[in-house]
Amino acid sequence: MSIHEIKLPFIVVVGSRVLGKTAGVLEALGGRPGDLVGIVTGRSTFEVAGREVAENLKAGGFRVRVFEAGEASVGVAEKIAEQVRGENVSFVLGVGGGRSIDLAKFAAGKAGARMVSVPTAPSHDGIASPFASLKGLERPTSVYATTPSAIIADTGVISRSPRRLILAGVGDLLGKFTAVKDWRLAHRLKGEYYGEYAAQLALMSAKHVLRYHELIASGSEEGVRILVEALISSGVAMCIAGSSRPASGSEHLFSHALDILAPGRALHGEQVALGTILMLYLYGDRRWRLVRDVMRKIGLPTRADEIGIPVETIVKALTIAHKIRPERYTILGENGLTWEAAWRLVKETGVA
Ligand SMILES: NC(=O)C1=CN([C@@H]2O[C@H](COP(=O)(O)OP(=O)(O)OC[C@H]3O[C@@H](n4cnc5c(N)ncnc54)[C@H](OP(=O)(O)O)[C@@H]3O)[C@@H](O)[C@H]2O)C=CC1
Ligand SMILES: O=C(CO)COP(=O)(O)O
Ligand SMILES: [Zn+2]
Repeated sequence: MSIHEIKLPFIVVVGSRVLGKTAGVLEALGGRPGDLVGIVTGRSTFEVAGREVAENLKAGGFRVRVFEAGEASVGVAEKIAEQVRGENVSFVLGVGGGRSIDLAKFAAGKAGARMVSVPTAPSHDGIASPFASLKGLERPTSVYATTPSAIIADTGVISRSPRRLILAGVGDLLGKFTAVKDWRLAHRLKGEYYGEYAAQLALMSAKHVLRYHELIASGSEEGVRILVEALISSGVAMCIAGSSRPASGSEHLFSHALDILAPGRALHGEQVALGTILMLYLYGDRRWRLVRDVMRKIGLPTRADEIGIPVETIVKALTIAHKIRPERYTILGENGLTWEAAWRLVKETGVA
């Protein structure tokens, strides 16, 4: 049997006003006063949480260096990694959305530093995953970076994030319905490794947000906590699987295709959720209507005009999605969808 090494986060702190625990968490991980800590953060997220984290670290005797999170590309991530290595940074903190966390993860992994994930929004399940989704390689891809040593999720900060980001997190998790179906399909048809435990764990996060969608969409701290825990749990499923397979299938390929054709128009989780309706329909899974209705109810876009992407672009994305990661077999098969099939699909699901 092949060796399968699973690395999980050591410390997970979830709750109100926990940013003030950052220095303590780093000490618990072996950090010492005087150590240099890198903080990868965006402009808004620095104001929302980065500044407080930096002040807490300085008060705890750590030295701090802030890196501005640019686009989530290999080029930007490599530059941060070079500085992290050159300046002997001990810990790299990703303070922000998925972009800041992915850049921090990649830089820490490359430079051999430890990484701590400090999400400011519940918009994606990369919070606990060991992978960084970066552009700028041949195709959009998940690069193994490093498992975050710790997660500090302040539910006060996160529940004040824009509603769109909260709904996007629900969307990213709904995607596990089709991601797990695709994984099983690839196992049966292509003999790909499949781990039932990781699959069930990912699936549970999708079922969980479906069940608690009203509470989550209320934006209350209680609802956001449920979402954050499910996002962390889906990330742990990726740690266990050793790939993003349990969390990323045809619905993610569709989202990656949209990132190429219409970059910056919609959030990752919004695109994934739309893809989930489409791929569930392709599977003949009647839950496509349930997922669509819940999305409509909470305010996730279910139509081309709502997501702000022309329907022709959505159809094009459906026809090229299978080429994004050909080694990852999904319901889209090896040849993908024809234009005719893609048009039929968007019409029958009400996307067009
Ligand atoms: N590695 C993995 O396993 C996974 C990775 N991903 C990746 O994550 C990314 C998507 O993450 P997402 O968070 O949607 O995108 P971003 O990180 O780009 O965040 C979207 C916007 O939200 C802002 N923001 C975040 N938190 C707050 C807040 N509390 N208040 C105000 N504004 C806020 C950000 O500000 P600012 O400009 O300051 O950053 C940014 O402008 C994609 O690149 C995707 O590929 C997604 C799932 C899994
Ligand atoms: O977004 C992800 C899981 O939600 C990661 O997916 P990818 O492996 O497709 O980049
Ligand atoms: Zn995702």
